[in-house]
Formats: sequence, structure tokens, C-alpha cells
Amino acid sequence: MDESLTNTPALKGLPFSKGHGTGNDFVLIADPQDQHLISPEQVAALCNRHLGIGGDGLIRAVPSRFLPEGRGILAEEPAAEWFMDYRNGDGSLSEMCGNGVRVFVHFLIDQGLVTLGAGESLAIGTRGGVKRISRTADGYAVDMGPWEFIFPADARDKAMDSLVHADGLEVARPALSVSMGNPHTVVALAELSELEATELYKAPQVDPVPPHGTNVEFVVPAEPLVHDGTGTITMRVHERGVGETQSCGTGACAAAVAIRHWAGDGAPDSWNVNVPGGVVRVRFFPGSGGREHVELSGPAVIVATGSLS
Ligand SMILES: N[C@@H](CCC[C@H](N)C(=O)O)C(=O)O
Repeated sequence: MDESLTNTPALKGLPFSKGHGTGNDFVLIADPQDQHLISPEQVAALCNRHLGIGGDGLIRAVPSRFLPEGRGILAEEPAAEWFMDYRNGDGSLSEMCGNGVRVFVHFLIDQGLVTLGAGESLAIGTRGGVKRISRTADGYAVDMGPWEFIFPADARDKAMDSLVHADGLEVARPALSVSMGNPHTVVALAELSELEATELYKAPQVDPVPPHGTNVEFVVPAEPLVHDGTGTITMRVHERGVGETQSCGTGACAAAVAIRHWAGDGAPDSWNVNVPGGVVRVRFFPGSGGREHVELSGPAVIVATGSLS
């Protein structure tokens, strides 16, 4: 373990769990009294795969009442007692993490901090707003709220609003940028062989890049696209603040938004998104306030618990 971590009294002996959702992995820390302010450098050290515990991100579970963002959440939804304080592996903040919020709820249950019965839902505070989570047969479903295009309609023709280039692709490809609370740029490729050839060891070049940076999803629609009313997409992702990951829940939602837009009228509302770490499901449904919402579902696993030595 990096000594700069364990020399910090506030972190010495701190219990943690390690969990993942379809291979998108997180260090999880319960902080019911808001006593552990973990610096960006400490997050990066804990998430380091060689010198730390290793993870795509770190999630601190803290009561909403302790954080200014959390108090705003409580004014909107008093039941959102717990706040998901999410950091990317480099220590930067993100508004939302779709795989992370499922793993977060599983962690809260595992720690005995909440209960969630079949047919019930739990409100969680995030920097991307209140998310409601319920159990499914294989894990959890999250109402991710409404999606929106990042660039205004007049800057976007029907098919694209950016160009993206990555090593391994001969030319830059058209893309659409979608917000799921956090930013995504979705690039369609024609063949699985192109997806395999795409090099994601460094960040793809996006032009124009959304104002707060972006996560980049490379997607291949299945052939045929729709089977039994469900569309299928295969996706790889380069995450802002992390690098290539095995899965990205908000990215899967953005991928389904973009492919459904490209497919046009008659495209389905249900999607399976294959990622290197498994499969997540995305569903569009009429949400509150007359806006279309996105539901993300998939597994959540706790693999280990320990304490910082
Ligand atoms: N893997 C997450 C997204 C995590 C945040 C992202 N890297 C960002 O900076 O927005 C997911 O499952 O949604």
C-alpha cells in the first residue's frame, strides 16, 4: 500500500469493501458521520491497481444531510437519506455512475445501513439528482431520470454533432453527445472487427468536446438490430477520469439513446448492451413531469472487505 495513504491518521484502519457491476469496479467506504474527507490524491492512490486496492472509482457512502449537494437533494426528496459521493479513479468528481449506484445500494444493504425488499424502492442522492432503485431477479434497476442531447439542435444535424478519432480507426467517425447527468459521446462503428481494432489506451480525440469533457462509447449495433422487440448493442468505453473500463452504466444508457435516434421511427424501447464485463439492460419509459426516463438494470457484486493497514 502507498505509504502516503496509511500515514494519514483519518484513513488508517478504515474499513472498505471492493465491488463491481459488470466489471466496472469500485472501492466503497461507509462514512456515516462524514469523518473521512478523502483527497483526490488519496482516491487515486487507493484506486491504483499496483500500489493500492485498485478500482475504476471510489464511492463514499455519506448521509445526505452532511453535504451541501445532499441538503439540496433532501429538499427535493426527504427520503434520500444516503448520498453516493462518487470519484473517478484519478480523483475527479463525476455527477453520476450507473453501475456504481447499483453497487452502492448493494453495499448499503450488505453493511446493514438500509433494507430494500422486493417491490420496494430506495431513493439515493447523487450529484446527478435523486435516483430510485429497486431489486430485480439478477440485481437492481435504477430510474436514471431523463436523458438529453448535449449540443443544441441547431448545432446538430439529425445524425451527428461531433467527430471522434481513436488509434486503430482509419478516419474520424460521426458521433452524438448525450447527457445522462454526466457527459457521453457515442460513436457508431459498422463491424465488431472495427470495435476490436480500436485502441483505447489513451483518450479518443473528440471535436467539439462537450464543455465538461466526455466519456466516449464505441458501439456496434447487432445485425439484425432488433430481436423479439429488444435491440442489441455491443460497446467499449473510454471513461473520463479513468481510461478503458469493462463497463459503464450511464454509457450504456447514452449508447441506447444514440442508436435509437439513429434507427429512427419504430426503434424499440428495450435494449441489451453487451460490454466486456457482461450485459446491462436499458429501457425507456414515460417518466414524471412528462419527460422520457431511462432505466438501467444489471448485477451488483461485493467481492471483498478489508481495512486499510
Ligand atoms: N462507470 C460509470 C461512470 C463513471 C463516471 C464517468 N467516468 C464520468 O466521469 O462521467 C457508470 O457506470 O456510469
